[in-house]
Amino acid sequence: MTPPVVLAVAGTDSGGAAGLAADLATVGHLGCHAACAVTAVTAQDTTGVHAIHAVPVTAVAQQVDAVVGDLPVAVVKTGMLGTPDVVRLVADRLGHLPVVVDPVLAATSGAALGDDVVAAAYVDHLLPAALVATPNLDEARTLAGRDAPAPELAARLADLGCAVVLTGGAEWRPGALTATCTDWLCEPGGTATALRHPAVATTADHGTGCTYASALAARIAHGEALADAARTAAAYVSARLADSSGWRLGRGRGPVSHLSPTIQEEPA
Ligand SMILES: Nc1ncnc2c1ncn2[C@@H]1O[C@H](COP(=O)(O)OP(=O)(O)OP(=O)(O)O)[C@@H](O)[C@H]1O
Ligand SMILES: Cc1ncc(COP(=O)(O)O)c(N)n1
Repeated sequence: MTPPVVLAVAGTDSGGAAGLAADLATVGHLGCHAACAVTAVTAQDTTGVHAIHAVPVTAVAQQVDAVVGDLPVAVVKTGMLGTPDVVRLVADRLGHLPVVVDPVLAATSGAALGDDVVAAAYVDHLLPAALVATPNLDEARTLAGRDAPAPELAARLADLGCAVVLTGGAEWRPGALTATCTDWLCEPGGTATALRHPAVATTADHGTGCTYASALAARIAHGEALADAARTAAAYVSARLADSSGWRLGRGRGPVSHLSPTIQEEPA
């Protein structure tokens, strides 16, 4: 059967954990064809981001036009967009399609991948045109322009016109052997509901947010309703985190697994 097409508009991570590496692997694993438009090239590894080279907005536009002029894009997924011009470009040229926006403003390592002007462009242009946004707590605070409990932040951002899944990392209590992750889902005009799942104990979590948003985009491209797609995406990420939890790669926070689940199951 011909697979649905997901267009990932995002930056590269030379370490192969986050950005387009995560997007293309995840979308493919979940049964969609992944097309891509590169917005930035980063020199990055498990310890941090060492350099960022923005792709000129005209080159991003050419990639987007080539893809949508030829392929039946079902869903767009955005990651690091990097500049306000690229944020506006995505809203203008792709806003008529279902867009899953991961409003990437910082890396796990703390490095800035988008400044306040980029955040303002998300609020003014892309979030009102998006189907769903997947900020983490820090990104939600920046986009909302204030601090508040996670469900309130999710509702405030949803008032911009898109659904929101505010993703939460694992909350480990001292001495506890288990922990829970809580994501908050809110539709425009609604109140946030908690989506909870068990946390995986791991330090190999670089790329988790990109993997989550890509899995969400792939499930939506298959026609799954948003709340179901959010649960499926979280389950997918948990399985990937469990897969890489024993890995020892790099000197920093290691990559979440992007190995093909199918190939791994074959005998050695
Ligand atoms: N340790 C964990 N175990 C299971 N699920 C997790 C864990 N950490 C995060 N998740 C889940 O992964 C998804 C992405 O959330 P997260 O908050 O990590 O995004 P993020 O901060 O944008 O990630 P990144 O820092 O990679 O950009 C959410 O569904 C979240 O609940
Ligand atoms: C190119 C690119 N895009 C997105 C992220 C965010 O992912 P993470 O928060 O896991 O570092 C990243 N580090 N690099």
